[in-house]
Amino acid sequence: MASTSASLTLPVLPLDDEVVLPGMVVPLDLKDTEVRAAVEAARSAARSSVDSGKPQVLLVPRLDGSYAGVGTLATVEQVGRLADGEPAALVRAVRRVRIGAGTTGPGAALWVETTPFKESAVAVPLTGRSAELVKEYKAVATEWLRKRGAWQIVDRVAAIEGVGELADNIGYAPFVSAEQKLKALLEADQVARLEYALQLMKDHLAEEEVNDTIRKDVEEGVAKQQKEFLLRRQLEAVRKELAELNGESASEEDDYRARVEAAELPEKVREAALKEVEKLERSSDQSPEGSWIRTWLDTVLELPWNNRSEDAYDIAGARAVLDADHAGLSDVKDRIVEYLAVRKRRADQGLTLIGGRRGGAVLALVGPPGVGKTSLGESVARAMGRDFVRVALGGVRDEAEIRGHRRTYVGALPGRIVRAIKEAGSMNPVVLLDEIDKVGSDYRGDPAAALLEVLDPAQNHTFRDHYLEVELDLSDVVFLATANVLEAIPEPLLDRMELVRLDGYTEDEKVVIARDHLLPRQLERAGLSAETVTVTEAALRKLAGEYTREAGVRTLERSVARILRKVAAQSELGQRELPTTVDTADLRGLIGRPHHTPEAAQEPAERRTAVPGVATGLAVTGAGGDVLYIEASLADAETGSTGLTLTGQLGDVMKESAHIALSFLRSRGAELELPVTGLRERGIHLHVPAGAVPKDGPSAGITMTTALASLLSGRKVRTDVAMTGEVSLTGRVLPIGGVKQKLLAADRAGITTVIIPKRNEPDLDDVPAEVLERLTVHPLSDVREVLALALEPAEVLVAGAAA
Ligand SMILES: Nc1ncnc2c1ncn2[C@@H]1O[C@H](COP(=O)(O)OP(=O)(O)OP(=O)(O)O)[C@@H](O)[C@H]1O
Repeated sequence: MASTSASLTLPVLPLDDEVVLPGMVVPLDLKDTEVRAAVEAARSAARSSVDSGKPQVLLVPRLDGSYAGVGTLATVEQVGRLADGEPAALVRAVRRVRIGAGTTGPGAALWVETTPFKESAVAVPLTGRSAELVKEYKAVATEWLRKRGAWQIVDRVAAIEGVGELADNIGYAPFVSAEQKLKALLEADQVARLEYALQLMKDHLAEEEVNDTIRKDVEEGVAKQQKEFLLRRQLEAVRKELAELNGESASEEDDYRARVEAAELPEKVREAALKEVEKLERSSDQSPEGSWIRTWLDTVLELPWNNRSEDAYDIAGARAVLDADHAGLSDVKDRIVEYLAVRKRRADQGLTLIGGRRGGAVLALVGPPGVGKTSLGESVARAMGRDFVRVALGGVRDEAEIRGHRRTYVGALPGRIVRAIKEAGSMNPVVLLDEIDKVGSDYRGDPAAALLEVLDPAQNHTFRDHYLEVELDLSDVVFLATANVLEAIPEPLLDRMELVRLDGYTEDEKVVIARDHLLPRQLERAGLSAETVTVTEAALRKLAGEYTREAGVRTLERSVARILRKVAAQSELGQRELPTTVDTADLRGLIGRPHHTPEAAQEPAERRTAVPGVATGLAVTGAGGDVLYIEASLADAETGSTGLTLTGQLGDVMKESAHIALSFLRSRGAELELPVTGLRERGIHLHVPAGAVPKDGPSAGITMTTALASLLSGRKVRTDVAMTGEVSLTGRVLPIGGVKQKLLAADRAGITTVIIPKRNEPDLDDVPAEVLERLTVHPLSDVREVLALALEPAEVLVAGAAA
């Protein structure tokens, strides 16, 4: 009955959804009736058997209720109780058997006949493929067992030698399903079975690996988040503590979300700001991005989004303010008042835009330094009841200065316009664009183009600063501009401006300004008062006329300040008793000798035009009108040079004037009884002193002609005469600009006779009457008349001068 080769009759022990492969030792639950019946039947059969072998059962897998055709013959090793007292039997699966027909036997069990299961070979030789498989399976199985810490089992698996036995070992693997085990049970070819087992093992390991990495990733991610959270909390605590140590409440400052929510920002700006706050909260505290965002948020929060000054002025009141701040300048004030009146009317009618493209939305004050352009701007703000800011544009070459840097730049800042609004503290201040004629442009872009956008009423209600990136409404800002030189203002900007000229002051005007404005201000600064110190009008006049020579009053103001400082020092040192009076005679003792003596007041030998070949011209420079001397000389005949040499940094137009003057004298000199032969044979040198200052323009034409004629004729030019005018080849005197400034300059220099082009006669209306009273003005149209008037009579010819 116990033969291995012959057929056997065995009690069936059905295994529900379980497969036991040969070689496995498994415990079975004896409370299960089928199990108990089979075990008891086997035991009673064994007892009655002659060869006292162990009781044998047939383990038959029953998957989904149906029996497999192959089972395992198992020996019952032990029957007893488990640690928890449950009855159990330990069985050892021995080999595969094929199940045959049912039969009868002892006990309640079902008995079947079995036949041997044909394995491909009883022992597969370990060569080639099978040896490799064995090696690989053992390696893979070891790896898996090691990972689970099952070290004892590792050795056991290593000791298995047979191919089939090794394959059956897969039966222990918890990850192998009953179906897969059944497949292994049914496989007759041992090599194929081992291949199958290896495959199952490998698939599982691969799956585990993927699961591992996923788990690890998840675990790591969670750990990092937790760590960051904890660190942040700690950092916050440290910061708070530090702040408390320093006695500040820094945490509130840092709570940008709360600050943005509390600030009254326009909707769009609030959205943009909250977006940045979110970014900030996500970024780490030390990251550079975090600090950029904070700076940006600070800028946005500091802008006076909802702050506007009410325009509660009336025009008469505005005029009163302008009058109180500045003496004279009545036509300038008229223009400003007109501008304000128009602005007010339009605002009252709900029209926000002032002027059109050519209407001049911007008032530009043009004139030499120190005539009060900046302070007029301040007065306009005061008159309108608005805040005032000055934006210095001198030397600005970078477009980003106006419009800001993009935020990606290190150290990016908003542009000057945004900074000005911030500084002003309201959204509708008076912004003075100072020195708009000094903006340059180079590879960094064109600041003038950015200014255009700022000044253009059609565009400036949505001004976009590169840094700020949110729109700013500049349409209610009052822009004023100042410039020294009209010609230097970029053309497109000029197009949008309404020009107001300030040409400089006469001596009388300066005295009034000094008396009513400069003196009181400087007295206060020096800690003195009108009661203690009196400066006489005569002293002020001398200061204006002999100590300063300027179109404006800046140096005059400085001189007054110097005098008052000296007086204050003297009184402190006990050298002067207060109250005191400063008169003309005191000036020399206080601030030294005068720097400018009028030409007319100088000794004849000191005068510049004391020799033939020097003529007095009039010019307009960035500093106002000025007197300039043109000198001519003839080169020695022997040097052989016959050309015209020009020095004194003359511009192209001025050089052409010199050539025209020379050509005129060459062709017409004979008519004027000039010895023109000298002109042909000898080189001529024309120089305009103050050689370092660049000069240009055609208005020195008649002066050059006069200097040359004087040189040739040997007749000196009259000391009291100055002139201005362009000359043509035929000797006509053509009109020029800047008559008022030039006449004021001539007056300052002590000149009494001035020659101007006939066609400039209407300009005399602008010249203050008191100046015209002192000057004799000759409007002439022909250069021959000029020469007749300017050159001294021939009798005073200096011997040999014309040689
Ligand atoms: N008409 C005036 N009445 C009273 N004060 C005046 C007058 N003109 C100028 N001032 C004073 O002269 C000083 C210089 O004027 P301000 O600085 O405005 O000159 P500016 O024309 O702007 O010069 P710059 O072109 O150099 O900027 C100021 O203190 C100003 O108050």
